[in-house]
Amino acid sequence: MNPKNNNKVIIVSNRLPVKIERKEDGLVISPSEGGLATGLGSIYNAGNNIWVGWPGIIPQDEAEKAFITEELRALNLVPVFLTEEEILGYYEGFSNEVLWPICHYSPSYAVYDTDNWNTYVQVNEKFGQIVREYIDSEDTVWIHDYQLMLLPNVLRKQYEKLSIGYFQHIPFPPDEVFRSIPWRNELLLGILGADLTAFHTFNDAQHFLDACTHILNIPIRNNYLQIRGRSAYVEVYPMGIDFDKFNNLSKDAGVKERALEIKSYFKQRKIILSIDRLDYSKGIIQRIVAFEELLKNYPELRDQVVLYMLVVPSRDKVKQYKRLRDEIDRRVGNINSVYGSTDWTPIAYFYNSYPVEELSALYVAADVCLITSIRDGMNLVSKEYIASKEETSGVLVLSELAGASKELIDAVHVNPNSVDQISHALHFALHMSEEEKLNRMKANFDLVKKFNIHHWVEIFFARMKEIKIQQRKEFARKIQPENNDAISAGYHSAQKRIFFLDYDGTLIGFHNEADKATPTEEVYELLDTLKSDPNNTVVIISGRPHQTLEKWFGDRGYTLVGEHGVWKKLPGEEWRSKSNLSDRWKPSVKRIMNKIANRTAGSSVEEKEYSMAWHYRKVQSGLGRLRAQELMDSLRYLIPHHGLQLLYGDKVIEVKNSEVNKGKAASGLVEKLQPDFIFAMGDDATDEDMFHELPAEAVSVKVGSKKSAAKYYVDSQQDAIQLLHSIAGLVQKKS
Ligand SMILES: Nc1ncnc2c1ncn2[C@@H]1O[C@H](COP(=O)(O)OP(=O)(O)O[C@H]2O[C@H](CO)[C@@H](O)[C@H](O)[C@H]2O)[C@@H](O)[C@H]1O
Ligand SMILES: O=P(O)(O)OC[C@H](O)CO
Repeated sequence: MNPKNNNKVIIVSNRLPVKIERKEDGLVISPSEGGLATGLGSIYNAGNNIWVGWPGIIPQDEAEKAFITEELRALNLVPVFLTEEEILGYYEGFSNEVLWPICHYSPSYAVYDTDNWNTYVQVNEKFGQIVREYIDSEDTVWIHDYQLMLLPNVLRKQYEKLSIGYFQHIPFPPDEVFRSIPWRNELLLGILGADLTAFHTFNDAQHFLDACTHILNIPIRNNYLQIRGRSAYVEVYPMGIDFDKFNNLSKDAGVKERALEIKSYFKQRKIILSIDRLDYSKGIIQRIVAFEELLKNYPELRDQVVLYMLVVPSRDKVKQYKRLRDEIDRRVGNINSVYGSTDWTPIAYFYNSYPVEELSALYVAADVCLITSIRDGMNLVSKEYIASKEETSGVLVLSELAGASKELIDAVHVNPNSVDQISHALHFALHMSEEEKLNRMKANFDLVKKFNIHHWVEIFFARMKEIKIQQRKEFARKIQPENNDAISAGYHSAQKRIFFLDYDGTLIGFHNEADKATPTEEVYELLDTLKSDPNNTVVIISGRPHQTLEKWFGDRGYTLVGEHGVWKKLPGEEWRSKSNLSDRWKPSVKRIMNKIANRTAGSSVEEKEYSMAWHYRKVQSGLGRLRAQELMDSLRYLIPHHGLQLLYGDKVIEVKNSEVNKGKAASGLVEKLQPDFIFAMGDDATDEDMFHELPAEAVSVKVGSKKSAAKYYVDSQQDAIQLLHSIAGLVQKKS
């Protein structure tokens, strides 16, 4: 394993895909059977690829640590050792007492503790430190699950262009539930360090995007958003299982024999099977209650069915899990004592981890597989059951609140919060005709076969590659030091220069109150420096009313262009407006805008001489976008009749005469002054007219990496100011 080797894949997850157990004769390392481990096995075992994660054991001493590290190295695995304190705060505390309940829509189970949060931050950093020892900038890092939400950004801070993917195996809740976490901003920004973030279902992805826009206030565009000049994509990749493994096992002679043994042990009674980790999200209690309901409502089924309930031990140090275990014991005991007989135990309950061959035999033997999750990212058991039923019949009863229900639409769906529905569904499944069982199973079977774990891995990596190519194209437009040199050369060789500078979003950042976005001393100084060279013309070109520009810049000797070009003022002259513009359309547009403003708190209508704008910067996010859409739909029919243009800017909808725009205004000045160096910078849709119309040799710069006709871009408004500083530096050098 060569730590730094180009183009490798680094998988990172909380747990490594192996189990390490301390037995009497020493440590035993064996591969884990988990779906993820099998699916990614072909990747981390290849070439210099590696998998970084917690080995699940605390070494007794340095010698044991070294031994584990060496043993794992041979398997392409890199351990992140955690102390007892770290396990408590990061894993049991923050991951499983905050993120798990919140992401499973159970905020009442969340326990917020700042120390646990701090440990979560530290451990994510610790993972980052270890991953860094192996990273080369051409590598792809694929981070898995909620325990490592901060890691994408921990790595991004150091590696701007590294390919980073994040997959969340558990659900992502609606943004208002996620907002309950005091550190939600840090968590969202942590994930957004990834280039591709994926979830099992459309709802999860949508909730995550909503959280980014409603909590972080980052605008979203379909399935991606821009963060610090980088496009981050959010997509849906439902995870599959190792289909061949489960399908082949179900046809294995040993497994089939074991399945017959299980059947005969239960005296050919119908077997309802459930398999899950001990977890309140799996709806184990609901399932037990529903099974009792079945026995109550359909007494003829007593002695005819068995609920085979296998629960794998999990997180038993966390309070809720301990309680759940006791509750299961109590309820199972009750039912078995009330309904059971010497010959029949209604619920066969096992709290244990089984080898995959035994799971397979259970899938083959089971007449019904019952999944009652009250929330589940996907639920692999449901897919494993389907893959095991090619030769035997069975029915899958599946909670509609498990991600798998979005794909396995031919299962019998139930709402797990209704014990009636579950018990009726069980009755229905137990009496289903063979033909219906086959038809339902066949449709699900084909889907599980095609969308298997290998397919999942393939499409995820293919998408990562596409995104990198896309980002490279975007990065190529970002201003680099060598562009600065070219700008400097162009500047020095020119005799007459003109600078077109947009105001809001370019010279000044956005403010909730438009009037408060006043020019800073820094901006005045910059503009004055630029203007101090008599060969330079500084033009402030803005959508703002000319009165505002007059108030802020009237006496400073710049050229001013207001209302996108309706108004113009040359240094030392008076304001002049374009003649022959009609404003007859304004009353109708104003009426429509006022109507929307009246029912949208926080929005306002701005009337200028030849344009009208509806601002919604202070409207609750989501609602603002919805009303903007509604407003545009209402305005659309007026546009062609009056020769108007509809502009959708940053939290503003503006209507103006179409013959006026910044492009025409800028071209007019270029024609008049005949400069041999043109610089133009702006951030929104109205500046695009200017980028389009200026001559090809103009240096045009967009603020933000959105699609643009500008030659270059800078990431942010702060970077725009930095760029102006470097140009102002050229002036000082000259004088
Ligand atoms: N007693 C037992 N002995 C041995 N093996 C047992 C066992 N009980 C269960 N298993 C195995 O453990 C796995 C459990 O996977 P699940 O998807 O059902 O849930 P889990 O919550 O662990 O996974 C999280 O990740 C997966 C994958 O993304 C999501 O489907 C899920 O929603 C999310 O919570 C299955 O492969 C199953 O065979
Ligand atoms: O046992 P845990 O806590 O590592 O959880 C395993 C689950 O698959 C988490 O998604």
